[in-house]
Amino acid sequence: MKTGSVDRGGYAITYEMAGDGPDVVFAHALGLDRQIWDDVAYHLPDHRTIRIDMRGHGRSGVPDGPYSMGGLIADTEAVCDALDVRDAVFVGLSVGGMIGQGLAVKRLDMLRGLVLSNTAAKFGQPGPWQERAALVRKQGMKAVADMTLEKWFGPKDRDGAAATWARERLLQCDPEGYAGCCEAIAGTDFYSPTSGLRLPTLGIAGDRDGSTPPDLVRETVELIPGAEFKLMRGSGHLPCLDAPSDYARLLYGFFRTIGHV
Ligand SMILES: O=C(O)CC1=CCC(=O)O1
Repeated sequence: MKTGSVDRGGYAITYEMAGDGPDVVFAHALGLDRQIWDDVAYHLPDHRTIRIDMRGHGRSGVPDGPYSMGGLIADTEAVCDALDVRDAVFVGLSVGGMIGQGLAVKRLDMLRGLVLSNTAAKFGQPGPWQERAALVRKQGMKAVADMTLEKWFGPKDRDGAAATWARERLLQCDPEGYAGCCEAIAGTDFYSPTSGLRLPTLGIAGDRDGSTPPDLVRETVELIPGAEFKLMRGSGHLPCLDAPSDYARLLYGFFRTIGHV
């Protein structure tokens, strides 16, 4: 396993890389970090897994916001170029799935397949994202933790081990990094560019996900002709934490269908 970083002129983007074999690149959700993928990557020992900390998150640098989605995509592209990523499957969850859609539009040469997990082409209207950014800048991450956990896990599961871990990470997130990414989400509508994508795609949703409900994920992946859709029963917004081995099995099934093994 190797941890490294790529200088982006004023801040660095950190990644962790493990294994050997076809490339799989992972992008995480808002307020969390690359470690949401650790258990899934453990189940993929015959692939080179690259887990990236988004700008403002985890061990990556925290430039002042607002950020743009184009900037988050360029950070990811820079890491992939530095590691000579080729023919990869990109697995993006939530805002990580937006980054995946944008990267596929920009750098189809880099990708062999796309996994759009618990994500959307557009996350609602800009106003609530701008308000959320202002709230965390003023009051810190505590101001959004309960509301977020409730949507991610639902009332029944919000005290379980996965939710407890996610809460800790969320509270540790830098408010400026979180707010900057909220502003990037506010300005993003990928319906049109994603409709133009032509590459093997798998959509994954959780039937208990209150942030990106199954119908929203399905609507997004159906923009891409031939995309598959899988529903994980009993999972919320973060199935990679709720059920990592089932999640890795879905990925592996997709890899097999596209010869990425
Ligand atoms: O935090 C949320 O409400 C859900 C979400 C949207 C983008 C993301 O990464 O998480």
